[in-house]
Amino acid sequence: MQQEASRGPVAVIGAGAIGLSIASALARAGHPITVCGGRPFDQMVVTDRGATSSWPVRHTVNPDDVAGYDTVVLAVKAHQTDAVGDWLRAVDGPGVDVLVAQNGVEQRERVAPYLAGAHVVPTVVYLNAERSEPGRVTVRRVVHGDLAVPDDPGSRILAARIEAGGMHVELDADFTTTLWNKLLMNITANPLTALTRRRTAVLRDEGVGQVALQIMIEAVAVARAEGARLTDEDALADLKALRKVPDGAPTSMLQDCWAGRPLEYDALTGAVLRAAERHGIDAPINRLIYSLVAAVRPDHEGPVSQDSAPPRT
Ligand SMILES: NC(=O)C1=CN([C@@H]2O[C@H](COP(=O)(O)OP(=O)(O)OC[C@H]3O[C@@H](n4cnc5c(N)ncnc54)[C@H](OP(=O)(O)O)[C@@H]3O)[C@@H](O)[C@H]2O)C=CC1
Ligand SMILES: CC(C)(CO)C(=O)C(=O)O
Repeated sequence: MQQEASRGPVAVIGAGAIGLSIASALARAGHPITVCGGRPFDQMVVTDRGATSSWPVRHTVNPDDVAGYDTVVLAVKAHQTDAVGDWLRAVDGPGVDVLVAQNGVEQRERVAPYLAGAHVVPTVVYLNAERSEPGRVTVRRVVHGDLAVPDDPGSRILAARIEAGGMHVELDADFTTTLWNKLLMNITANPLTALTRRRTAVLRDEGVGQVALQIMIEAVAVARAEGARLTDEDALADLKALRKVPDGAPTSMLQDCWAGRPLEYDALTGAVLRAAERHGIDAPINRLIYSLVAAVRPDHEGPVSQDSAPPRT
């Protein structure tokens, strides 16, 4: 079913900020895009590197329509995976690649049980993206590259398709390390922006930066027990990278606070706690962050300060 040169249609389950960012590369490479469920729209409009492009999309509400697709992008929030279970169960079996563009380290365990043998491509997403309305997304380059996937044959084909649309996909021989290194960023930037209701630049504050470092250093011990080759130096490098994120960039979790949506903390901090438990490692700082983020409530009455204001569009 897979042919490297194929420009077959791609199904996107979770056509939000990241789903459409990746879909835009595939559309640019010539793949027709089908949007599976969610709020309907017939054009995706993506602003990337200062240029705005649009492509028509087909929107379907019928899970049977994903049968026959050999490329699927899954980019719902981790806690929304079960809600798209009917779509995942309708995906064909071996020969299909399902790119799982979700933060965290448990993409395979989370998604494979829904699939009938399709190949899961867990993906590290370095992009920052923001959705202003259904179908309309702005992409920013914030840390490292664009995307990273494990270096295996199925992932290579998918990576080549995305690269053909101008988005870089790192083929990674030590993906466990890469997944955990990205998780270090997400267990700091995401909860700390949600708790303070400030964009990623909040990490430049001395005190907040110290908290971030302690969260990450505690998680490095857990990551190492899971086989990731990380040290405290990597935590420091991650903090430096996050401190350079452009001023306007809100984390995905801060965007969920603004929009009044449930927060994706269990796939991030929760994953650290589950792994810590497996290895008998105490992780009190991450436990504390987990409890605090679980208690965060949306901005019912709008942003609390100028700095936390979502962009006006
Ligand atoms: N945004 C970012 O900058 C980054 C995000 N990530 C990760 O990428 C993943 C996706 O995040 P992001 O793109 O921000 O999330 P968004 O909230 O922007 O997008 C999620 C999409 O899923 C759709 N969806 C939710 N439930 C369903 C359903 N039952 N059926 C069909 N569609 C559904 C939503 O549709 P609708 O709106 O219609 O409900 C929405 O389009 C997350 O794991 C996140 O951590 C990683 C790096 C950066
Ligand atoms: C790296 C970062 C913080 C970029 O926005 C991210 O992954 C997220 O927002 O979820």
